[in-house]
Amino acid sequence: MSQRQVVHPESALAVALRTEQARLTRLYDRLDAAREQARTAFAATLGRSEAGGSRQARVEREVSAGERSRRLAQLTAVERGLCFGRIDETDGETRYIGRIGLRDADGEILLTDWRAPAARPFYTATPGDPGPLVRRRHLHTRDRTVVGIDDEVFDLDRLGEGDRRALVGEAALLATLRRGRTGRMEQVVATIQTEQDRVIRSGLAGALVVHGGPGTGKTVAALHRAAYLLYAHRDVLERRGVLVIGPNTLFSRYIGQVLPSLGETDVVVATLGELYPGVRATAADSPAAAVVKGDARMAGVVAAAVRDRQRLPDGDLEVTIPVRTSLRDGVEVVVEEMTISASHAACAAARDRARDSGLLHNTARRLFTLDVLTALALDQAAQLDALGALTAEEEAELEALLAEADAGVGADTSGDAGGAEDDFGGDVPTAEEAAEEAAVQAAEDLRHARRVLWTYPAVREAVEALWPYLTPERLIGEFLADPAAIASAAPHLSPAECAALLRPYGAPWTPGDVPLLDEAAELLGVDEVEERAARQAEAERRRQQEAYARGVLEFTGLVDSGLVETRLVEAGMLAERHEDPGLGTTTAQRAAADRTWAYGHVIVDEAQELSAMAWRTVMRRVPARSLTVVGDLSQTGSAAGARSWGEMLDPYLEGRWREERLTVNYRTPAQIMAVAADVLAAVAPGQEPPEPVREDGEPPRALRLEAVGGIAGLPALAEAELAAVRAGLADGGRLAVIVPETRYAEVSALFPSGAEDVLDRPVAVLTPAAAKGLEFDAVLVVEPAEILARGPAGGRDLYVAVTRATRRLTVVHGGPLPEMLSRLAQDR
Ligand SMILES: Nc1ncnc2c1ncn2[C@@H]1O[C@H](COP(=O)(O)OP(=O)(O)OP(=O)(O)O)[C@@H](O)[C@H]1O
Repeated sequence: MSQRQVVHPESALAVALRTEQARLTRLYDRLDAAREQARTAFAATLGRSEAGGSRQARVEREVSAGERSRRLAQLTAVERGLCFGRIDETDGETRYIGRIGLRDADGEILLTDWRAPAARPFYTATPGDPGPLVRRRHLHTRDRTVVGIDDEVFDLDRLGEGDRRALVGEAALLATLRRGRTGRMEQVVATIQTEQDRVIRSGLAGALVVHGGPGTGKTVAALHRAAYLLYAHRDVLERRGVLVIGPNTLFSRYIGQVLPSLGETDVVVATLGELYPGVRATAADSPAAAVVKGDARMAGVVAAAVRDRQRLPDGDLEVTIPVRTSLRDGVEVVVEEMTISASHAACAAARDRARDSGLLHNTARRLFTLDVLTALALDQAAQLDALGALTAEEEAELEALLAEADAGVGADTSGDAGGAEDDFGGDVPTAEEAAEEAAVQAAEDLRHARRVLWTYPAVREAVEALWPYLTPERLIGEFLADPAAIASAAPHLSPAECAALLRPYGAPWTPGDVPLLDEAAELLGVDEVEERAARQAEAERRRQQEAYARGVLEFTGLVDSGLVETRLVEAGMLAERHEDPGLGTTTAQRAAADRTWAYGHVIVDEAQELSAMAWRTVMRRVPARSLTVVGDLSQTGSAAGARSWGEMLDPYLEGRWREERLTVNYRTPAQIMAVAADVLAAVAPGQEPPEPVREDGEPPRALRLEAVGGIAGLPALAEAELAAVRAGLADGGRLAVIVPETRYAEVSALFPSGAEDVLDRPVAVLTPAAAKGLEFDAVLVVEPAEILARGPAGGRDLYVAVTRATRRLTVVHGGPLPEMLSRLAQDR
């Protein structure tokens, strides 16, 4: 393939560099001008941002401030590698390809966005099928300077027919791959390969499953696809947003830089543990708990847990309420009480009516409460009537007195609009009118009685105990802490499975809890009144905080500085947003805060890790079923994860999903991949490992633990490995020590841990699960036999561990080296 590279004579290269530098300078000038414009516009928005004003004005201000700050962020993020390519077409057209599109003052296109259809040949042209291209040029830049050029001239006559597995821009690709790792995903937009391009530009509608082995660029393709879809379908996706789900927070940070650098700032990146707003899953489940919580049967268990909270009293419901109170020394004391009751049958009827209403638990609760209060109020009235009942003579006397009074001044002073025209005219109401009036009065009395009853804590507690207002957090938190509740709601689970679910109330949430919370939220619904009260309390708290902050700033005199003023305006906007979530925050912000948000597209990376319950949660976020599912079944580490795509997806997609496969490994050099292939053959016979494109790197090796001084010797070994790998790199250079979960605490304690993010450290100690999706220049895999000991998932963990290195792989073992790693021993 080297004949495709054109070696420029010195002078020709110099000329080409000069030409491209002139173009690049022009592009950066244009970028600077665009930034300046955006900055001025943003400052102008802030200038007129006095907090307050009409809602309409606030919405407009928010929207334009949001748009302008986004534009500014986008223009800032594309600084590095703004332009990376050029194509020359057969019709004489020349285009420069870059992270965003730019035009000059006259509207002429200076730079074509990499996502535009016109840029596509840059990614798809191969020697066998160059399309409209005569030449593709990769521009290598450092800061704002062109430092190198790679040209491919598509001259079919010079290429043999066999040269089919063509890499796109091979020289540029290999140069990118050979760079040291920085802990952030490398910028690969310049060297996207044809099979990846197919994934990236696949249509928006429907579900696309992308599978491929480790290092095949699945994450790369998924992220570029997010950016591409937002570009190509902005109309739909700007409103509904795109959600990218990754396996862990490390991974989210790892990819966090990529989308802004591709010109996108409006994507929600979350782990499954973050999909439920307001909850952060910070703990991990045991494998046994993960399996049970991830089982699709848990949907039924959560439904049963909700029904179990709709209870009946053992016999009749009895509540003691005050009848008479008196003030003594300024304190109200109860001087007389009575016990009222609602019969068991009345409670059962109330429960049936509420359940049959089709309303969700928290809204059906109103019906139930009303019916039970009615029963209590009727009982109270009956008891009071009985207390005040008149003897026959007293009744006759009273009647006579009333008749006399009616004949005199007129009895009806109720002012009922539906009654006789002259209320004071002394007309005696007809029997029907009297009955109607009595009914109206009775209903009013009942309402009043219920209202009064509801003010008694004892009544509230009694009714609440039967049908409580439940947040998902309360339901699931209490459920998982209560063996009796688990046994009742999950009779079909084995005792061991029930035991795996159990944990203390208030224990931190796990990713496996999130689908349960989500399920519960679907069944519980929200009671607007309760929600509004909570929101108002929060808004009040913020107002007080802001007033306090303002007071402090004024007191210290800092408020005169423009910076502080800007901050205050922003603080004011933030407070307003909290009070009025409809204000113009970005789509991503609104979507991330709203559990019921329907995204326009969802991308799931490392999708093999999702349990059946997790898929239910994901599918709720994307009712249109427009999604990209990216993963590798041979890396499934979660015991609750996927064994086949059909098993997970068919319940929602009924087989209607299309597939793309990525086959080339860009990360792991061939020698390391040969070891990984042995592991794969042992743990997943019949599965094909991807084909490595890199031939460089050191032979992988195995070392005995004693030879390096035991576990305590790992830091020195890591230091030496890091030094070795850095010797061959211009910059960067990072190492991971991948240890079995059981060794994590022991090993990580040996390594200094500063305040910085684990990804910013030169050496990261990780479990295989945490290493998923990441890559390092050098990797130490510690005690592979212990990793394997986790059962079938252990084998896949080991496969993940040995495929993280881009240069050096060293396996350190105390016990015998597992058979599947025997190639390492031979290579030594
Ligand atoms: N077209 C490309 N040009 C340059 N580098 C690439 C390209 N495709 C992939 N890479 C690089 O290869 C490495 C692996 O890519 P990525 O992490 O996307 O793989 P993956 O399939 O998600 O792997 P895994 O399954 O192990 O998580 C990354 O360093 C990535 O930058």
